[in-house]
Amino acid sequence: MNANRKSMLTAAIVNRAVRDSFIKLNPKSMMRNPVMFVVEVGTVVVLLMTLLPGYFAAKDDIGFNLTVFFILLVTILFANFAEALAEGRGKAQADSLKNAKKEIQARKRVGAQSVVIVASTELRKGDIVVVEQGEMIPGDGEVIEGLASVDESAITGESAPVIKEAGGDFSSVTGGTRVVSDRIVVRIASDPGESFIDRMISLVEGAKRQKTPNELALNTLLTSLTLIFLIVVVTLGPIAGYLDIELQVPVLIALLVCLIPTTIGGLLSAIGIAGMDRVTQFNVLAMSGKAVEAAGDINTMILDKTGTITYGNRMASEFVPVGRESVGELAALAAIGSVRDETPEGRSVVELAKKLGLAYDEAIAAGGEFIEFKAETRMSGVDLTDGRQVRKGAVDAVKKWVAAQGGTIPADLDAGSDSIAREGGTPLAVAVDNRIYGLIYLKDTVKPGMRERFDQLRKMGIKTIMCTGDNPLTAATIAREAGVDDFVAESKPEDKIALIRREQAEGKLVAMTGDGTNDAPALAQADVGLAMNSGTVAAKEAANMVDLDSDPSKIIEVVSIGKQLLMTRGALTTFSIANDIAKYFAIIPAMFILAIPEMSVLNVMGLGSPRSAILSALIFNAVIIPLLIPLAMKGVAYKAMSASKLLGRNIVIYGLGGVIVPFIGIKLIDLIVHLWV
Ligand SMILES: Nc1ncnc2c1ncn2[C@@H]1O[C@H](COP(=O)(O)OP(=O)(O)OP(=O)(O)O)[C@@H](O)[C@H]1O
Ligand SMILES: [K+]
Ligand SMILES: [Mg+2]
Repeated sequence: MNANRKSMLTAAIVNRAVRDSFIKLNPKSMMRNPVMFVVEVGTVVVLLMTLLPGYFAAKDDIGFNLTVFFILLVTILFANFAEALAEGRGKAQADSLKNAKKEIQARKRVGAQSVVIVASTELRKGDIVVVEQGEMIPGDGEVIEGLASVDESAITGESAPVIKEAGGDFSSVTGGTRVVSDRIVVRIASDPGESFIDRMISLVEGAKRQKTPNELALNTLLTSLTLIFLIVVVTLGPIAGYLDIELQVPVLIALLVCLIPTTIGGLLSAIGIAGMDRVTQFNVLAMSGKAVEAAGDINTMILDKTGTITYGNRMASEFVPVGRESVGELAALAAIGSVRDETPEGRSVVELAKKLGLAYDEAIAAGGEFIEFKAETRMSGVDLTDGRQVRKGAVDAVKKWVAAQGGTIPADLDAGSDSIAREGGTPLAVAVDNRIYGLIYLKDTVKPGMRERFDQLRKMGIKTIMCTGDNPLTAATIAREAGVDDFVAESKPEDKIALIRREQAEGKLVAMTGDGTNDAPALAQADVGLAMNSGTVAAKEAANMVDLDSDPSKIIEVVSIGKQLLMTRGALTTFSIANDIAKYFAIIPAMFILAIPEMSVLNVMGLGSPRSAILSALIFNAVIIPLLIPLAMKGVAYKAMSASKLLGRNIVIYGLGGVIVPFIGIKLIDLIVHLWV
C-alpha cells in the first residue's frame, strides 16, 4: 500500500485543518449543519451584547458575556476542526493523485496503421491509442491488442507491475499508469474529466460528497431537536419574566447550546468522512458514502469459490486415465488441447505434461482451431486439422458433449472424478470426439483463516453463499472446509444475478465481488458490488466499489468498516443526547439560583456558583467534541455479534456513560472555574 496513503496525521494535515476550521466559520457553509449554525447565531448575539453593553446588558456582565462568547466560538471551531481533520487525509491524497494526472502526449491511431500525436486531454471515448514500453497510458481503456506489464503504483501504491492483456478479465488499464515492458493497443473508455483518476480525486477530496440517506435522516432528527429546544428556551424568557425572574440572554443562549445536540452535530460529518477514508486507506474506492453504509447493513454475502475462498491458482497436479487408456495418451491429448489455453488452468496442464516428461506432438498442438474456455460451456479445447475435436472441461459438461456424439461413458469415470472432488480438487475430463480418456486433477487450496472469517460474519448475522461453476461435490468439500453457510454449484453467470434477486426479494441487502464482464450485471444488481481493479472496465463501472489490490476476500473487511461506521454514528448520537440531559440538570438549577438566590437547595451537584456552573457546563460541552474526535475518526471498537446484542451493549456504554460523564466532567471543571468566577 502507498506509504503516504497509510500515514496517519501529519503536521501538514493538522495545520491545514486548523486553517480550515476558521474558513468553515463562513455562515454559508455553517448553514449546512443546522445544529452548529444555531450555535453560530448565538455566538454572534453574545458578541454584540458584549461589544454594545449599553444597549443589551449591565456593565458588570461584560466579563461573563465575553467568556461565554469565547467558549461558544471555540465550540464551533472544535466542530469545524473535526470535519477538517477528517477531510485532511483525502485532500493530501488528492494532491498526490493530481500529480499523476499530468497532461501527456498520446499516440492516437487514425486509419488502419498510422498514428498522430495528440494531447491526452483530447482523447475521447472510443479512440484507439498505441502505448509503447516506458510510456504512460494516456487514459482509461481496454487493451484490444497485445500484452504488457504495467506499473500501476500511481494508483494502487503497489510497486510490482501487473500483466494486462487483450481479451479476458485482465484487460482494463488506467490512465496515468506506465507500461514497463512490451506494447499494447488500447481503446479509450472515458471522456476527459470522467476518468478513474478524476473520479478518485473528487472522491478522496470529498468534492461531490453528498449526505447519505442515513445521515439525512439523522440530520432531520437533530434539526427537529434543535428547533424544539429553541422554542423551549425562547419561551422561557417571557415565562420567567411573568414570574418576575430575570433571565439574561447570554445565559439563555448558553442553556440552548448545552441542550441542543452539539456533540453529534459537530462530529456527524467527520464520522461519515472518516468512514469513507477508512475504506480508502484500505485501498478500496467506494463510489459513495451510501455504498459504505449499505455494506454495514448487508444480510447476505455472495462469494465465488475460485480466487476468493481458494487461492484460485488451480494447478493440474495429476493425470488420471480411465478405462483402458494410458497416462501418456491422456497427457498428450490434454496438453494438445491446452497449448493455446491461456487460463492458469490451461497453462498448468501443459506444464504438468512437461514436468512428468510425457511427450506430445507440438505440430499437432499448434494447428487447428482453438476453442476458448467459456463459463457457459465450461469446456475448452481445439478442433484439429485432421477433423478430430479435443475437449477438456467440467466432467458433466464433457459427458454431455461425448454422449451427444454417441459415445459411451467409461464406468470408472464418476468414481475417479468423485474422489478428486471429495478432496476439494476440480476434476476436468479430457475427451476426443466420442471417447473419454481420463481426468485432470486441478488442485486448489482454501485460503488460511477463511473459517474464522465466516464464523465472524455469521456472528454479525450475515449469511454467506459460495457460488461456483464447479461441480457439486467439489463445491460441497470446499464449502465445508471454508465454513460458508450455503453454496450453489454448477452456476453459470446468469445464476448469480438470479440468486441476488431472490435474496433481495426477501428484503435482504446483498454484497458480492467480481471481476469479469459477465459479473457486471450481478455487480450492478447487488447492493454492494466490489469489483477488482484488475478486472474489466464493465465490471468496474457496474460496481459501487473497486478494490485496488484486487483481493476479493476484502469484501469481508469492507462490511466490517461499514458496520463500524453505522455503529460509531449510533453510539455518538446516543452519547450526545444523553449528555445533553445531564447538562440540563447542571444548568437549569444554576439559572434559577441566579435569579432567586433562595433556591440554592437546587444545587444538587454542589457547584461553586451559578455562573461557574453555567460556564462549566458550556466548557464541558465544547471540550467533549475534540475529546471524541479520535473515536469519531477511528470508529468505535467493533466486535462481531448480533445487531440486537450490539445495540444493547452500546446503549449501556454510550447511553449510561453519556449521562454519567458530564456530571463528573462538569464538577471537575467547576472546581477550577470557580477559582475565578
Ligand atoms: N481452462 C479451462 N478449460 C476447460 N475447463 C475449465 C477451464 N477452467 C475451468 N474449467 C471448468 O469449468 C468450470 C467452471 O469454471 P469457472 O471459472 O466458470 O468457475 P469456477 O472458477 O469453478 O468457479 P468460481 O465461480 O468459484 O470462480 C470449472 O469448475 C472447471 O470444471
Ligand atoms: K449540546
Ligand atoms: Mg472463476
